[in-house]
Amino acid sequence: MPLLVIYNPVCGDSTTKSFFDEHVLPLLQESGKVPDKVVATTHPNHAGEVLVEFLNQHEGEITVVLGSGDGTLNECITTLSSAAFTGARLNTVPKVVFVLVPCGTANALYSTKLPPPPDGMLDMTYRLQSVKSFIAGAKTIPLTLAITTLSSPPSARTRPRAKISAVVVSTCLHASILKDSEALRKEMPGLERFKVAAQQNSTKWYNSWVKLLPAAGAEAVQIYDLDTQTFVDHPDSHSNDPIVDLDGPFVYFLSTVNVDRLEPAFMISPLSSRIPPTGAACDLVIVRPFRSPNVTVDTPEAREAFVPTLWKVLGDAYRQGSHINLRYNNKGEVTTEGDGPSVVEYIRCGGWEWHPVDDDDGAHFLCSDGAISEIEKEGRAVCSAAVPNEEAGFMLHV
Ligand SMILES: Nc1ncnc2c1ncn2[C@@H]1O[C@H](COP(=O)(O)OP(=O)(O)OP(=O)(O)O)[C@@H](O)[C@H]1O
Repeated sequence: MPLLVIYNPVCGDSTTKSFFDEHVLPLLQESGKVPDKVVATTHPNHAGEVLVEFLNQHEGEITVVLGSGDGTLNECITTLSSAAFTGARLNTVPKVVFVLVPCGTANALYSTKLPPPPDGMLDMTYRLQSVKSFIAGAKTIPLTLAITTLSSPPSARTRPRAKISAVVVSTCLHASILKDSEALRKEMPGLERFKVAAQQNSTKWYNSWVKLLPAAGAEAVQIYDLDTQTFVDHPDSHSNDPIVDLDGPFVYFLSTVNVDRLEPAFMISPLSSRIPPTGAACDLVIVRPFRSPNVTVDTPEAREAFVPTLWKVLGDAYRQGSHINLRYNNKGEVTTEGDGPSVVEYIRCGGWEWHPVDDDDGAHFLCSDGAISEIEKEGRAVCSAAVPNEEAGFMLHV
């Protein structure tokens, strides 16, 4: 099978080239897996360009050893999803098997599918697991894609833009963090830049209307039930009218596919691996402050007072994803006892719609695997999950 090696020399702490020269490329050579081409990316989107060119030059399924973070993987998937192929591939959808070498800052997909050891040591052996699976001809898994369409207002009569993600689509705090953390990348190359950006955005609330749609083949939208610790039908989703409407304000609205975490220890959607979906589905993690018995108005004081609750949720996501079991007691305190309302709404659905309220500028940002887009005024974002068929699409060696 044709073998392409691509690595991004500037992702993570910029040590990818030396890791490939010292470990990955020698290991492939020793194992008789001789790459047809090795490319270090020189600019954003270069990985996707190289991949399309390689596919046009080779037939059949190809394998790509990719040294990067989630952003470069996303560029590959996004470029391939809209590429125009030539020759034998004209009008076909290729099948690409990825072998990941985690070199980025967060490596969400890698650390979900190949969880780090309990001691947290992300050493060479850990980083070479997907390569070793490839060499051994071991397991591959299909990747679910989230396709988000950003629509202009109906009056604009312009084509919607589509964004493809293999990890996360978000609005609210997470999108604000990703937007603002990019400006901090140079001065803080590690994960701390996300924490600084989180502090900067901690009192923001976001106004939007949301619709939740059931997964294909499911009768209803599913919601995590804290009492039984299982998914149950959402109380507002019925077989005759399965669509659930939610109103804001929202503080957190984040949807994942394939992953249960966004960093090795930040397990924001833990049920993705604890109760894996059977088909294409998004796991949605939502925090709406008005679920707290203490919050009845949206004022600067109420936003400030809600910050500790938000930090508790995000802090517990770092404790094996235990935020999903938090409840409010009747005083509005956050606890794991009793039978009060859940702090987090953890939803499993086929897709969702986000209709930001016009005058709320912050609600118009959308993050798709780290890339930020702006939803136009009177526009909306519609996301749905899809799994490609066996002959096409993206696989991952694990
Ligand atoms: N030679 C290059 N110079 C500048 N940017 C590049 C180059 N090659 C790739 N890029 C860009 O680097 C960006 C960051 O890469 P990537 O997302 O893979 O790593 P990361 O952000 O460190 O990790 P993660 O996404 O896991 O947090 C990508 O958006 C990609 O377009």
